[in-house]
Amino acid sequence: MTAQVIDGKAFAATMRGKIASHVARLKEVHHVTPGLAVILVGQDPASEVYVRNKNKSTVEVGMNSYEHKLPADTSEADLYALIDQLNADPAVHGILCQFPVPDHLSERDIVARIDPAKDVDGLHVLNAGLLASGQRAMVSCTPLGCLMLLRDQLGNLSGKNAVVIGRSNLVGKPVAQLLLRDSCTVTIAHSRTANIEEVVRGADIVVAAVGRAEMVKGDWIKKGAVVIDVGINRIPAPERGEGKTRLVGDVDYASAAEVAGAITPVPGGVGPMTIACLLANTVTACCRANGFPEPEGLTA
Ligand SMILES: NC(=O)C1=CN([C@@H]2O[C@H](COP(=O)(O)OP(=O)(O)OC[C@H]3O[C@@H](n4cnc5c(N)ncnc54)[C@H](OP(=O)(O)O)[C@@H]3O)[C@@H](O)[C@H]2O)C=CC1
Ligand SMILES: Nc1nc(=O)c2c([nH]1)NC[C@@H]1CN(c3ccc(C(=O)N[C@@H](CCC(=O)O)C(=O)O)cc3)C=[N+]21
Repeated sequence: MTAQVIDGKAFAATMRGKIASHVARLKEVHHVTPGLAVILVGQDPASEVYVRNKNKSTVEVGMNSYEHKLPADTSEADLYALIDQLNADPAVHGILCQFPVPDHLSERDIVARIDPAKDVDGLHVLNAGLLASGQRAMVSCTPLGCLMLLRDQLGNLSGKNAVVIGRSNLVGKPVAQLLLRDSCTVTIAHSRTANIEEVVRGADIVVAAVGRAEMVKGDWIKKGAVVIDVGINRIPAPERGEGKTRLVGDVDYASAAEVAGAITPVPGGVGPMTIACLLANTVTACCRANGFPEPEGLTA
């Protein structure tokens, strides 16, 4: 069996098209342009690539993009002053601070400083709590993207056995919450999980968000399962020339694709969905801030 490839890149492109028409309507009818502010502290090369992609996509769908690049030695006070200013700015509907940040700054405190209504990353405790208690929240972009791909693939998720590998606040936990809300039977595996391969073998749905290149092997996967690979790992690729690298996921794609029913590739799977969902969350935040009806099909 060779798995169907879940084309996140194409799905995300369709989504960006829908977002662009929502944005055009907001401009035409209400004279409001959704705005996204992205903060980058320091010069992590990977983060710079993501931030550049985010800005490009934001502008392409007709929204305003505000990029704030701060030096690595930015003080907590200066960063908070910027966040306070963005919180108060009516032209800014979404705020994202790219992680990781330098060690002298606290991710938890940064997130707490962002107005929950503008927290398009869904990381504020208020949004995490709303999601966990089944209420309307801002949902983290990557988990939202995973859910959309799964619903598109399977239709109804009710009663499926789902195993989420990873328990971060950014990915693992909110993915598990969303799957639970769709009535999956959810298991969260992590670095202390005993017999993880056995646990994963019971899954109709596997979501891997570990950060370990190609850890999940084909013989961990139940025949026909749907595999969502969140991992983004850069590994050496000497076959492409000296010093070259390539991106791989947390799943060993070649062996998993032989048993899975469907699988997301890396790149071209979850990554582009994350960016599309970030734009979607910004439109949603803009509509909520202004009391406009919620855009359809952009939230889960
Ligand atoms: N495609 C996209 O858009 C995005 C991709 N990513 C990628 O997804 C991956 C995960 O990101 P993130 O959640 O932020 O990472 P974190 O490092 O915050 O979390 C990783 C999780 O994996 C678990 N883990 C680590 N080693 C093992 C192991 N050997 N067996 C089982 N579980 C293990 C950890 O367990 P424990 O808690 O016990 O330590 C932890 O819960 C990364 O590759 C990241 O680059 C992230 C965000 C967006
Ligand atoms: N506050 C915060 N929120 C995040 O959501 C967040 C973050 N910090 N820090 C880093 C991770 C990682 N992340 C990705 C986004 C897009 C791609 C993406 O577009 N990937 C493309 C390929 C990109 C490439 O070629 O490098 C793909 O998979 O096809 C990947 C990873 C968001 N993250």
